[in-house]
Amino acid sequence: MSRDKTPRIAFLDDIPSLREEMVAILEGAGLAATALSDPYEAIAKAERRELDLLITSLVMKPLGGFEVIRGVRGVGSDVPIIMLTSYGTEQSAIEANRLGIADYLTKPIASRELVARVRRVLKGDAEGPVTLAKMISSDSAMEAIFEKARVVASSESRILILGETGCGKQLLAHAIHEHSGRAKAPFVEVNCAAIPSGLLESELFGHEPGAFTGATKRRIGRFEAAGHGTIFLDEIGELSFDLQSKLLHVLEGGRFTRVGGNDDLKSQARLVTATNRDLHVEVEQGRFRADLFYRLNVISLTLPALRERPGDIMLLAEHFLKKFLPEGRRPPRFSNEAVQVLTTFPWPGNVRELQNVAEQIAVLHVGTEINVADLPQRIVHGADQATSPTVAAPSGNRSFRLEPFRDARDRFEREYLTESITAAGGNLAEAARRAGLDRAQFFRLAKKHGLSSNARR
Ligand SMILES: Nc1ncnc2c1ncn2[C@@H]1O[C@H](COP(=O)(O)OP(=O)(O)OP(=O)(O)O)[C@@H](O)[C@H]1O
Repeated sequence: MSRDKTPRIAFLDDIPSLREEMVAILEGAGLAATALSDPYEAIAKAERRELDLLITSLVMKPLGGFEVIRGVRGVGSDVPIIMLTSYGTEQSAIEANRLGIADYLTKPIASRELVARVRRVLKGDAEGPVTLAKMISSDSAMEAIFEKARVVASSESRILILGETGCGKQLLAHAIHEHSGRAKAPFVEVNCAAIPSGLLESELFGHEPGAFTGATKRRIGRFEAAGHGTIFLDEIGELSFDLQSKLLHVLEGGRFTRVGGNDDLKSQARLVTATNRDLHVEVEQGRFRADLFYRLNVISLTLPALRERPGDIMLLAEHFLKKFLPEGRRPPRFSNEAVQVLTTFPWPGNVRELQNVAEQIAVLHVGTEINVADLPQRIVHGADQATSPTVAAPSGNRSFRLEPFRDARDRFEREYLTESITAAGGNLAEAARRAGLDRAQFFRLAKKHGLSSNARR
């Protein structure tokens, strides 16, 4: 559900007076709800992604509550469902739980309690995904990290975030800042790998005029800019040995000077660092100072790679698809085969890579279903390699899988077109021009591969 839209709630029951009562309670609490009497309509709405929450009774005609849930899940919808019943038994609660419902309520229930439970499910606090600021997950290891992050956010301790590239370290650092008492002060981020080492010292600590050639004016560094906020040093493993010593000095004394200056400045900011390197190995191999490592590693949070939390793959894919879809467009659903590919692919670039794929689909896809052919070929190929045994080549010393020529050509065409259309911002004519192809030929190829420009954002 998008945060800025009114949640679409439907209440399904075969008794008119009950439907009216429920809708009145929800509307009285400022929640818009639709009354439904036809279970097939509820299933169809779920399939068309027209619902953010379905509340269903258990005993109804022509379909009972459990049949409705199975129907909704059967059409591929993961809309949260609340079951409401006056016939609650332990057995039915167990069955409802097994079917993955968000909440199970027994009547009579006070209006206030009902509204609170509905709000909780809509916020995703119940059985659904957990969130930490902008991070979402449905994985229990991630839930534990979010919990720990909330606790340590309010402390003053330094935090080291570990994890592969693209798995959310920056987002986690920002979430910690937002949950800390420093949330109103700046969050300043420095990517230590992106700034040439010769310039990094001045970037971090600032410089005085004349400190080096070209330094004509005083420049405030990132430590000063962070004030009482948080300074996030990403890719800390890339810091030169010289800068490691300088940073250690700041951490030990809490003070620093601008390059070329004498003023002794106090560092007030809280330090959060991150790396995708194994700092233990870096220390062992003499590339990272052990004393600095121990100073940074007061509290560490390790984010699992995306492939280690497969339950997050489709959750995030659908989240990003909705995020990047042009306003007003209904999200297409992933076919079972596409889900299979996405959940098998090892995602070396983690969430960032998945986000890029979802954005590409959101911009270029037309139609209601996303099939395997709509996914980038390298993902399909990568998933295939992850599952299929390799075939030994005749020479016996190499393994390969030979793709039929026609498939390889189609794959190339599709990837080439997708990338060129994306690069041209969805404008087919411009993409054709850049590709040096005749416009009609380009349009024909795009049509053949189901790529269109009307999906522009
Ligand atoms: N759990 C999540 N929920 C929603 N978005 C996420 C989540 N994790 C990561 N992202 C998004 O994925 C992208 C990559 O995340 P981020 O930049 O935080 O990764 P990183 O680990 O810091 O990467 P790097 O190691 O390359 O610096 C960002 O756009 C981020 O917003």
